[in-house]
Amino acid sequence: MKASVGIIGMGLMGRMYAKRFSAAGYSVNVCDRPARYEELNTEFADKHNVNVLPNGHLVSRISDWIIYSVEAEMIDSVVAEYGPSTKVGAIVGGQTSCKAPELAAFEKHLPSDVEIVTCHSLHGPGVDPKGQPLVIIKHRASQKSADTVEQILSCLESKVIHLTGEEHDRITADTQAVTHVAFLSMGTAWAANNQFPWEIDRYVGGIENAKINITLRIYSNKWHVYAGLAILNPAAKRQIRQYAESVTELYKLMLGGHREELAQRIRQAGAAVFSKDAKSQDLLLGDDLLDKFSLSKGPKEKRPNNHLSILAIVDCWWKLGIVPYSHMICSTPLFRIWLGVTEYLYRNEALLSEVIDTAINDHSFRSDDLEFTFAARAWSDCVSFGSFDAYRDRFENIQRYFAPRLEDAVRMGNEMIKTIMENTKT
Ligand SMILES: NC(=O)C1=CN([C@@H]2O[C@H](COP(=O)(O)OP(=O)(O)OC[C@H]3O[C@@H](n4cnc5c(N)ncnc54)[C@H](OP(=O)(O)O)[C@@H]3O)[C@@H](O)[C@H]2O)C=CC1
Ligand SMILES: O=C(O)C(=O)Cc1ccc(O)cc1
Repeated sequence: MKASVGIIGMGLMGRMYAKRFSAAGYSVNVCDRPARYEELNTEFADKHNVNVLPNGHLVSRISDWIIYSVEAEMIDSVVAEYGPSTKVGAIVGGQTSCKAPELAAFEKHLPSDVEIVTCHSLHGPGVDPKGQPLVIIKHRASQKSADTVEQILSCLESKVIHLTGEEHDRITADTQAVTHVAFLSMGTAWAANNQFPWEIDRYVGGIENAKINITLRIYSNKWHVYAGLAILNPAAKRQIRQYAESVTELYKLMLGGHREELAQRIRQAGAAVFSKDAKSQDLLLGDDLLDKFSLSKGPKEKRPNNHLSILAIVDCWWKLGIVPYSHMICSTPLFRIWLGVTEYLYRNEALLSEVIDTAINDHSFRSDDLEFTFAARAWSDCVSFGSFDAYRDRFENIQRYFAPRLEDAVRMGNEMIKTIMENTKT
């Protein structure tokens, strides 16, 4: 008989899993908060195999593998409440993006006869899971139980990676938390300067389209997803702080007109990260491929940019000794695009020289870069202080600013991601 799956938290990811598992013939027991029982029951009334229950106790006592798919910030309290009701001998896992607090909650609150096999789909709920990375962590379980979980998850057709919780968090601090801070900071800077970048002449061309579409894609999502994976990840604070320091130091070199020092630092970082030995993944995403994904209405002429945000990520990887290619196993679509445009810039000597010239001679990006520098440091402080309220406040303010264009941007971003996935080996 097929194992039954329990899902606690029927938000975007929980629903995506419930639909896929039930379509694959598993019986799925689900719940959200008790107040949503009636609504959820009506919504899934005609879905065979999906059994809506009023709360997590009832899901836990009858399911063979229970997945907690709730906000990362709440994992401890939700597991504390429902964990003790877990069926004897069942397996428990979660979908939260950061595993340290999730595994700590399982160890603290689950009875000792319960096994722990957890997972993380490295993509958002709107992306087809087929071929996307899926991390499986066998934390406290027999091989037979780990195989059961892997068998259930195989209906997603994702690319399975086996890691420990600690390995997962260290890699995703880079592929997710630092990547997001770069884009969160771009959005913060544009909002602070009261501009929509697709409406002005400075942000024209494929790389700019990628920056704009990814930034708006992030701001179209729920704040807690980004807050949780940055604030709760033990490895993220240091990496994000380094990104903010790299931004600040490079910007000061630009302001001071220190061409030689700037060029030397950029090239040294580039040589370390994109060394001849570094195995390129054929990601290379240049202006040509990305040109058509613009939110702008009219044709505009491309202008050189100093790409401070991109220079800073390479500087950050160099300072931390990170080889981004080795993180491809935990790459999200956003990370692959980010690495793709970065690689494109650093493997194109003419473009890199243009970037250095622009950084020293062209002052038209100075006020955007000033705001970007403030923003990177402010996001870093916010993550370091561990303040969910401050994070939410900052995030939702900017989300409101971009609200009128988020729908268009998500549509454009989906098309962009689809084209890129078809054009790059992943
Ligand atoms: N969205 C994404 O792109 C991805 C998210 N993740 C992770 O997956 C998890 C879920 O994310 P996502 O689905 O996007 O978030 P959602 O906010 O859409 O879903 C979380 C759901 O859990 C509910 N919930 C909270 N407390 C309880 C409880 N005590 N009992 C039952 N349900 C509860 C929430 O209710 P309420 O809203 O009222 O709090 C909400 O409906 C998060 O940890 C996230 O970090 C992982 C991969 C991708
Ligand atoms: O691709 C990204 O970085 C996203 O923004 C979507 C996302 C968010 C959280 C996850 O744990 C996994 C994927």
